Amino acid sequence: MKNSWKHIRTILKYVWNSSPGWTVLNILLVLIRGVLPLLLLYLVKLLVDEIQTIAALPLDERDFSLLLTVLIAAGVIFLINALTASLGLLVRERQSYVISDFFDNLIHDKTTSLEYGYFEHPEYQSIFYRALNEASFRPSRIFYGVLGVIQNFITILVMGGVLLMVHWSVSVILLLITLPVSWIRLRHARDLFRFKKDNTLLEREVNYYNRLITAPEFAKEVRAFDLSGLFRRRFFNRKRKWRQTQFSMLVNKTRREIVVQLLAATCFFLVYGLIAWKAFDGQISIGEVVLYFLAMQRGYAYLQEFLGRSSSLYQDSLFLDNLFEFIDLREESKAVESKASLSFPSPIQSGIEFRNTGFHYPSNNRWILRNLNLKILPGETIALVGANGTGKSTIVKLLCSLYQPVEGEILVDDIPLSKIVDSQRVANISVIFQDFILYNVTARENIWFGDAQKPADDDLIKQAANRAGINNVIEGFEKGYNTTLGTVFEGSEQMSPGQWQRLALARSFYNNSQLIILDEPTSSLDAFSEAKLLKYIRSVTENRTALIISHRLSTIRMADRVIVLEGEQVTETGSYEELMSKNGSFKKMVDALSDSFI
Ligand SMILES: Nc1ncnc2c1ncn2[C@@H]1O[C@H](COP(=O)(O)OP(=O)(O)OP(=O)(O)O)[C@@H](O)[C@H]1O
Repeated sequence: MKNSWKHIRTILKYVWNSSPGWTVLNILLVLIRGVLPLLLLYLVKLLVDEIQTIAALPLDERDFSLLLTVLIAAGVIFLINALTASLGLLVRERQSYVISDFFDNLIHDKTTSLEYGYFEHPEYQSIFYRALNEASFRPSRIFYGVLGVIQNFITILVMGGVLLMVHWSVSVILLLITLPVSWIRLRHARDLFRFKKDNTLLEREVNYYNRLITAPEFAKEVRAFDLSGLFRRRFFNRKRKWRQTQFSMLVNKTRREIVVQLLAATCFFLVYGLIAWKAFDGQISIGEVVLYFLAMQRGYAYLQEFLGRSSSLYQDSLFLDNLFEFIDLREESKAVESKASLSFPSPIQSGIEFRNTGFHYPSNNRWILRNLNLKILPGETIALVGANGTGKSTIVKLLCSLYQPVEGEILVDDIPLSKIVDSQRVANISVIFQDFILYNVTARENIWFGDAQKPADDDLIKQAANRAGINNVIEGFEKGYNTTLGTVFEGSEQMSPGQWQRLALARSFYNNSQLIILDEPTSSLDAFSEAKLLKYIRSVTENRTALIISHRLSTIRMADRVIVLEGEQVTETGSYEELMSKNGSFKKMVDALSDSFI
């Protein structure tokens, strides 16, 4: 509850600070719309009383001027009601943009500043999932929920005043019969929140199978293996389980509400009886009977609406907890970055070194690297080899500071990598990951993203594309470098995996970084393209330090030095020829496997 208020206050404060004018207008509309129902009821009472008075007079003595005034006033109020409703919608839409922008920014800020490790952790993926699910609509709903509750509250207050005139107990009864309903709804809101929080994994599974069935990136394989039936069954089984619990919660809530509504109907019956008795007794006019009846009926309806809105507001604020849970995630990188104040050595003098480095992923304590010692000299081209799962890509992640070593250090010219400011590190280390991104933007932008901090340089873009052997493909498209690539947008050109890989390489060549890291850069290339590309890679890495991870012998042969990774450590290092003459594990790997892959 305490958190709920905190979240509601945060939103209201932001809305007020960002658009005070629109907020004042919104509040004004709420106040007007809050009292309008009472004015309308009062006019109905006047109307009935006046018609009754006129009807009792002889025809020639009848004066319709008051009746006309009341009718005009009713028309004006009706008009104000309609106009304020339309204007309210407009103002709401305008303010919802402000709220949505605020939370989009908050989420984008957080997502981009979080440690990369969070993205590979299932528990945090559930937090992301919950937060992103709520962010799109809850904050705006909270703001309008608050306004709605205020509007209802004003109406109820004035209606309550009218009902006090019948008897003081009427307002109290009305309030008492609505309290159990509100308790039932608040309880349901809390239970639903708990259920959803405890079952995020199940909900994510439902969505995962839905994506496997519907998302384009899975369509090929799902058809090839005919998996759609299996995935649909899994989707529906989980969805059914999910729905059953939610539905049984709803059934319980409805059962309780029915009991309470029966109680409310009995009270209504008694109050209507009291009003009728007062009319027969001559204590109130027919107009007042109409007024009280309507006030009773509308008052109860507004009270229900008020409680419904209050419980929705409570529910929204509970769910907003998910968003704030995400926003409050600790930002390790910020802490590291705040200590990072050094520049990247330029040019690198003594090299990049892993010194007694140890690392395991945060999700478990299984060491991937332990007491790792390796040094990459400036200008060297290193081939990092090892069996699957020995930690080669993990070394790349550490070099990109996506993770920090658990033990030991990574040094650039004896400066710890963690002490080098982010922007300097990014400018000096360019990397193409094994699972690089296929950006569905133009070919030009695809390459420019390699150094997007500077304006795009078309000559350099073309040069990088040439070196990666993709220039001819791009120029073959009708719109050349302005061709949108991929399959997402209309008018795009799709390329083969090997062509995408060369484009990704062009991206890494575009950046004039000192260290270039290529994680399996030729895995999708045919032998002919690979041979050609290796020449280009050689020329690109000539004056740079390069770390290339590969299972292909042709790529490994090109390196100045080969480093073999095995059992958490470096076991062999030397030129290709040196290692082959050593008869160690590298030679065994080469001999045991085919003539082109290790
Ligand atoms: N996010 C992660 N969380 C936990 N363990 C991970 C994570 N990523 C990788 N691993 C584990 O770390 C080990 C090393 O993985 P890595 O991807 O570095 O291997 P690799 O040598 O690059 O393999 P390959 O040759 O197949 O690309 C593997 O056993 C893998 O299971």
